[in-house]
Amino acid sequence: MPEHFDAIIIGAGQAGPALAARLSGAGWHVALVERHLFGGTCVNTGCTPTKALVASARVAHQARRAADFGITIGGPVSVDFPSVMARKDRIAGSSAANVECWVRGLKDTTVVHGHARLDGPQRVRVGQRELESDRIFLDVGGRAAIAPMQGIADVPLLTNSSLLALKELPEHLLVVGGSYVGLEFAQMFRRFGAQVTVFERAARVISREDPDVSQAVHDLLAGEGVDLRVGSECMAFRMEGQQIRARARCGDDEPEALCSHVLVATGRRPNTDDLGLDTAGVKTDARGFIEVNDFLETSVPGIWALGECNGRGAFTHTTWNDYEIVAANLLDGLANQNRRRVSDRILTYALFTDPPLARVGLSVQQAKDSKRPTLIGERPMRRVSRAVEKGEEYGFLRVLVDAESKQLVGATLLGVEADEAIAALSTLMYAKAPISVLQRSVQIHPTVSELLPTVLGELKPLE
Ligand SMILES: Cc1cc2nc3c(=O)[nH]c(=O)nc-3n(C[C@H](O)[C@H](O)[C@H](O)COP(=O)(O)OP(=O)(O)OC[C@H]3O[C@@H](n4cnc5c(N)ncnc54)[C@H](O)[C@@H]3O)c2cc1C
Ligand SMILES: NC(=O)c1ccc[n+]([C@@H]2O[C@H](COP(=O)([O-])OP(=O)(O)OC[C@H]3O[C@@H](n4cnc5c(N)ncnc54)[C@H](O)[C@@H]3O)[C@@H](O)[C@H]2O)c1
Repeated sequence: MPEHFDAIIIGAGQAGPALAARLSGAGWHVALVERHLFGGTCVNTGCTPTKALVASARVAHQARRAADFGITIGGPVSVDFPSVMARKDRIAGSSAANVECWVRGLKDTTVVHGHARLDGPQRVRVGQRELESDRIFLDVGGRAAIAPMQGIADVPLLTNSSLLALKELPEHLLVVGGSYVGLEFAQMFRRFGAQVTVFERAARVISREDPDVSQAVHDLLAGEGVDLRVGSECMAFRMEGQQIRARARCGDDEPEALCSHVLVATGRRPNTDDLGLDTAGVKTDARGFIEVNDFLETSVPGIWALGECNGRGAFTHTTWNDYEIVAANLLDGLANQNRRRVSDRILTYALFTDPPLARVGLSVQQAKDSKRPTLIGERPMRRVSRAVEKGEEYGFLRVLVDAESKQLVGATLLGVEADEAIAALSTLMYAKAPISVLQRSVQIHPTVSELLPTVLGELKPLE
C-alpha cells in the first residue's frame, strides 16, 4: 500500500528542507527524501567547504604579506594542510548536522533515506517504499560534468567532491576549466603551497564576463604564481610513472604539464538521469534540465522543479529564491497578478577569489547588446580609501546606468569587500529606484560602499 502525503519533496539541498518546513508548518503532511547528505552540494561539497578553505588560504596569504603591514612573523609561514581540511570539515559537518537536526525535528515531516524515482505523475518509489501525493517537488541538484577528453579513463581525476576529501596537499594540481569552481580552487591551492596550472578551453577565463574583467582576474591569479593556459583545446592525458602528463593544444602552442593531481571543473549536469521523469512525462531540455514555467511548474500539473535541476540558476541563492517563489505561491494567498515569478529575479553572484568579483545585472557587453543608451561609471580600488588602508588596492568598481530612466542596470565590483558592497546596488535595482536615491544616501566612512554614490556621480556615455 502506498503511503499518502500532501507533498513529496525529493532532495534535501537548498530548497527542500525550507520547503518542508514551510509546508509542514502550514499543516501539510510532508515526505522529504534524501539519498545522501543533508544540505546537498552547497553545504557538503560546494559553498561552505570552499569558502572555509578560501578563508584559510587568505590567512596564509596575508601572513606572507605581514611585513607590508609592519608585522614580523618569526619564521617562514607554513600551511598545515590536514588542519586546514579539518577546520573545513568541522564547519561543513556542523552545517550539515544542523540541517539534518532541523528537518528531523519538523512536526509532520517524514524523512525518507534513499534514492527516489518517480513512478508515474503522483507516485515516488524509494527502495521498497511507495509514496503517493498529488504534489511533488523536485530539488535534486546537480553534479560535476566531466568533459570528454582523450585518455581520461586511464588517469585518476578529481571533482570538487573528491578534491575536498584529499588528505595531503597536491604537489602540482592541474585544473581543467577556468571558471567559478576552477578559479576558486586554483587560487586557494596555490596559497596553500601547491604548484597550480589551469587549462581553460575558451580564449579567456570566466568567459561569460567582459574581456577586461576576465583579464583582471587572470592577472590576479597569475600574479600569485598560478600558470593559466587559455585556448586549451583537445586536452589529452596519460600516466607517466606516478604522475599525470596533460597536454593541450592552444593555437600553435602545445602546452604540457606533468602533475600529481587533476581537478575537472568543466561545468555541472543535473541529477535527472535516474529520476523516472519519463514515467510521469516530465519534460527536460537537451542537457537534462527540467523545463519549468515562470512559477517553476513542470510540464506535468502537480510537479514542480526547484534549484539547479531546472537550469534557471546555479547558485544557492537562486535555489533559495525558487523555494520562496513556490512556497509563497502555494501558501500566501497571493492575488494572481501578485504571484511570485522567476523572471522577477535579478542575476547576481560572486566569484570568491580573494579579492572577490561581484556581479549584478548586465555586463558592459550585454548593455551594448541591449541597444539602450547607457552610462558607465568606474573607479579603481586604489582610489577607495578603505582599500588603501587595508593594503588591498586590486580591482575596480563599475556601474552601468540606463541613460533615460536613470536606473542602475548592472554593476561589476572586483576588490576587497566587493561581495558585500554589491548588495546596495542589487537592492537599488529591485526597488526600481533612480540612482539619485543612492547618490543622496549617506554611507559609512571608510567603507567600499561609501564610494558607490561617488561613482554614480561620475557617469559618462558607454561607447
Ligand atoms: C565547488 C562549488 C562551490 C560553490 N560555491 C557556491 C557559492 O559560493 N555560492 C553559491 O551561491 N553557490 C555556490 N555553488 C553552487 C551551489 O552549491 C548550488 O547551486 C546549490 O547547492 C544548488 O542547490 P540545490 O538544492 O539545487 O541542489 P543540491 O544542493 O545539489 O541538492 C540536491 C540534493 O538532492 C539529493 N538528490 C538528488 N537526486 C536524488 C534522488 N533521486 N533521490 C533522493 N535525493 C536526491 C542530493 O543528494 C542532494 O542532497 C557552488 C558549487 C560548487 C560545486
Ligand atoms: N562563487 C560561486 O557562486 C560559485 C562557485 C563555484 C561554483 N558555482 C556554481 O557551479 C557552477 C559550475 O561551475 P564550473 O566552474 O564547474 O562550470 P562553468 O560552466 O562555469 O565553467 C566550466 C568551464 O570549463 C571550461 N571547459 C569546458 N570543457 C573544457 C575542456 N574540455 N577543456 C578545458 N576547459 C573546458 C569552459 O570553457 C568553462 O570556462 C557554476 O555555474 C556556478 O553556478 C558557483
